[in-house]
Amino acid sequence: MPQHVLVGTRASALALTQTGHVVDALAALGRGDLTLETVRVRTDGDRLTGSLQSLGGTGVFVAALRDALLDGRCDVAVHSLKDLPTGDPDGLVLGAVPPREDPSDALCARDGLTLDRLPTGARVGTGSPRRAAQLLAVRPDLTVVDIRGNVDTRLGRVAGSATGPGDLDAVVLARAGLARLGRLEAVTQEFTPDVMAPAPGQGALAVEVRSDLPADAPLARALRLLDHRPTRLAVVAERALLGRLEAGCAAPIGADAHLAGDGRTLRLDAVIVRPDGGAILRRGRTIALGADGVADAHRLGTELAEILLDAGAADLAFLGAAR
Ligand SMILES: NCc1[nH]cc(CCC(=O)O)c1CC(=O)O
Repeated sequence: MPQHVLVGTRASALALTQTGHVVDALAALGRGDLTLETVRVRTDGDRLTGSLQSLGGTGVFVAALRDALLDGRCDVAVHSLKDLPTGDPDGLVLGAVPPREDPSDALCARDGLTLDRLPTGARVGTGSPRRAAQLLAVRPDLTVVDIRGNVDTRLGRVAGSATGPGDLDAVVLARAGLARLGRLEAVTQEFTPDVMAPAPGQGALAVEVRSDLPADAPLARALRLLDHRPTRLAVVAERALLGRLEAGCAAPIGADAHLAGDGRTLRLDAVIVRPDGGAILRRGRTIALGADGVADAHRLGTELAEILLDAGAADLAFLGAAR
């Protein structure tokens, strides 16, 4: 008998697409030993309409899926990795981190405009303090408008869109989400990390399972094959940085890690921006990877966070909290 596995997902178009990729990959890797069924879980983040900040950040998207996993309504939960709060929840483990998409942010503007061509005072939509601060660092004249909603709703707010009110000149979205939804045609500029550093974990998926999953179960074997070591090491470093800074996904912090030196070293670059964009702190660090790469990646993130704290990161973050 093949192992039958319930895969929990949010019901947004992006979540369903992401979960579809994971289900297909697990089915292929499990060969005949796994059958998979998708289960939709409604989260507070989908149900309530206040600003993301007022709901307590993107953790609201994750909590309901984790509850479903813990009480057995599903056996696997697929999340956008950047939405996971730092810190490991009791009873759950990160079973696999599949290969990452391009983590960059993208501008989707009316009339093909780029950031430097938007008119003075242009209205740009984002719910992310990290994106807002980095936009204002380059273009202090812009009016940043707090928006949320799924990718289609946000794209519909750009002037000239056929599907929405068109009250904004542009929005900023993760390129990865647009790619997965087949909406890359809306992108008018892809940001390099020196202009807009992505959120820790952006572009990666997290496949969570209960920690008591037996190592010899077909699901456990398929997860080990799905796991992509370069992506896992990068996101462990990025999230360890965020954890040491005691910050969440709403913090104006960008981080970008990648393997270098033929996979023997890990490089982490991080940016902390004052929420008004008026001050930026950038630091980077590279380490050699030893026998336990995950532990090394974690140490890299923690050490770079400490370098940033020594350079005054808490003052920038405090200004954010005081705003
Ligand atoms: N917070 C919402 C969210 N979570 C993950 C993605 C995009 C896909 C990804 O980063 O993997 C998005 C939308 C966005 O930021 O544009």
